[in-house]
Amino acid sequence: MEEPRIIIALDYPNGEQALNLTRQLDPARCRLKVGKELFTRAGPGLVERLADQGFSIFLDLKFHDIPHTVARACLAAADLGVWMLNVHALGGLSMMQAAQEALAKTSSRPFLIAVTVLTSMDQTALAQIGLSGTAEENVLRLARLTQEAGLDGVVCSGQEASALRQALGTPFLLVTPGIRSAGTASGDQQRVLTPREALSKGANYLVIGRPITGAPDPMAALEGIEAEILDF
Ligand SMILES: O=C(O)c1cc(=O)[nH]c(=O)n1[C@@H]1O[C@H](COP(=O)(O)O)[C@@H](O)[C@H]1O
Repeated sequence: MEEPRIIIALDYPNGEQALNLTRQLDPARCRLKVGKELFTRAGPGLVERLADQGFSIFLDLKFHDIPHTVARACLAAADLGVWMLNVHALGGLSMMQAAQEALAKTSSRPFLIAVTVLTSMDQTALAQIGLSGTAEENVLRLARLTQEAGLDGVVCSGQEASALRQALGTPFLLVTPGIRSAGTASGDQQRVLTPREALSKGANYLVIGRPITGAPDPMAALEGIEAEILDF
């Protein structure tokens, strides 16, 4: 079987709801993302439990702090046995280098990626925080910085994936949230693409939350998305 490219965002308010879904899932078919809401409610115990069940866990806590603090937080995350974790590229080169260097010393080093520009932000939102240029220009600049720091890849929108793949080469991981099949509500996401489009532009992994977790039948929704990308 192909390695699973779908990462389901377990954005649930408690562990029980998350486990209700994961009990129906096969670790060979999908990976899981534990983010701020679930982690704050259910804690590291749930992450360890899911990892012990064989799931690859992307711990999405988007660390953004001084280098020492972020490096220590990354070590704590690695101790949970996660497959991937992330920081904000806006934390800067030294912060990312400190995180990378800390993880390099661990025995089973998780992938470390950086969030470039959140997929909920458009050019107006960037201008409001003083960042000029298009979303793609900002994503590209931050992704280059991420690569310079030695990280494994970035979180970006599928819309920027081809430009990043061209600029940064193949071993660099492109993890894309903001995935919506045709006719699905975007919600707070601004820079969205369909699962097929994101993969065709060079995304390695698709992060998908509400289109699965908010569907009346989450397993049917997952199967629908799997069917959409079957030939990729
Ligand atoms: O780091 C992330 O995973 C992330 C970065 C980003 O730029 N945009 C983004 O949506 N995410 C996460 O990806 C998931 C997307 O969820 P849905 O919009 O429900 O599919 C959420 O858990 C977000 O926290």
